[in-house]
Amino acid sequence: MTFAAMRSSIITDAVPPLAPFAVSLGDPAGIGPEIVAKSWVMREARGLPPFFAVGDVASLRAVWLGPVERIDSPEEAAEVFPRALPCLQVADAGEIVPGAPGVDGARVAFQSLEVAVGLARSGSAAGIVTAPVGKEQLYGVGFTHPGQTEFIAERCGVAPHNAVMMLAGPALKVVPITIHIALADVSAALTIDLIRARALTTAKGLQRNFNIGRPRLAVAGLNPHAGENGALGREEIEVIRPAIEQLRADGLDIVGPLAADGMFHARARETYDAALCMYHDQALIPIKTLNFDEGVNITLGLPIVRTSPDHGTAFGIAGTDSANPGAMMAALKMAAEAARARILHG
Ligand SMILES: NC(=O)C1=CN([C@@H]2O[C@H](COP(=O)(O)OP(=O)(O)OC[C@H]3O[C@@H](n4cnc5c(N)ncnc54)[C@H](O)[C@@H]3O)[C@@H](O)[C@H]2O)C=CC1
Ligand SMILES: NCC(=O)COP(=O)(O)O
Repeated sequence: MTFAAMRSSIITDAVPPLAPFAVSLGDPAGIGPEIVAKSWVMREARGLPPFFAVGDVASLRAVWLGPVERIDSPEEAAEVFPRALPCLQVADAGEIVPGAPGVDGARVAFQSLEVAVGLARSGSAAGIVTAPVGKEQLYGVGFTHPGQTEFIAERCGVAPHNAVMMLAGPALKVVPITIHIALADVSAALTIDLIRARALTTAKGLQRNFNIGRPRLAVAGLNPHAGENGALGREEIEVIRPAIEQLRADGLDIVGPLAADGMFHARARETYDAALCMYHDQALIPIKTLNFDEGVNITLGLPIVRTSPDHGTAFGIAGTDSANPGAMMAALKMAAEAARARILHG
């Protein structure tokens, strides 16, 4: 048994059974329903925690012939889970055509997210695992947040800068400091306060959810070669370095700004627990390259546990039975580990 497996089994044995997790099905025309159903099939083989789907039961039946049972309340989920995939019906998404997203489906995705968050907040679910939504589709039905991360944070009463998106896989953990904004807006959005808030939440989140006692953080620069002492950009000098110096004075184990192109190779990754990156793709390209089928999006800084697979709706393959459930299963496992770690360590 590896050390990680031993630690996980010690934690599992030491805490009472968790309530089932609420899994919002995301866009019904995406691969969410398929990967949730495939995860249920693998529940025993992969040691997944109990869970129930939240969405339109028809979206599961559109892509899967296995057993699904509609439930009326989360309390029914634990009893149903061993024999069928429980699904809390939220609304009717109309005609579901995998790969062809529409307005009704986006509305159900929105409502499913809202319901699932409410269940986690009330303690009726051990946490929330979100299947992918189509951002464009959600924006079209009045979703005003950049992503699910900010929506969930608001519902939990957490300010957006204190809710941290971390993408975590076996080889790497990354945090984008700025998230869903245009690349042209990144420089203006980077402030000392934002970097500090993200780094402090990241350090606390690594302790709370991953049992890492003294997390080591590495911070990327924004510009090529981390700005080359101002010759290739001044963000490192004016914003990133001062933020790091303040964080070090706060007691964090933190290095940077590092040249981003050289900080993700195997030897470099051994020197830190999480990499803080300045923009979305700087963080997500390395993690998705290394761990696409087991990468998890976990939101740090929330009073509830929230995870998600690292990928999107994959509309292009929806309904073809070719979606890999690996990242969804990893998200379920990580949610359970985080919930147990929180019970043990507060
Ligand atoms: N957490 C979320 O809700 C996320 C939602 N999205 C949304 O997803 C939509 C599509 O985004 P894309 O950039 O195309 O990313 P994507 O992750 O949906 O697809 C990228 C590529 O990976 C493949 N792929 C993704 N997941 C897979 C799986 N489980 N098994 C096999 N192949 C898989 C797709 O077929 C495609 O070739 C967008 O509307 C975006 O807003 C994107 C990322 C995360
Ligand atoms: N690219 C990551 C992503 O889109 C996830 O966003 P969120 O909806 O989980 O906030």
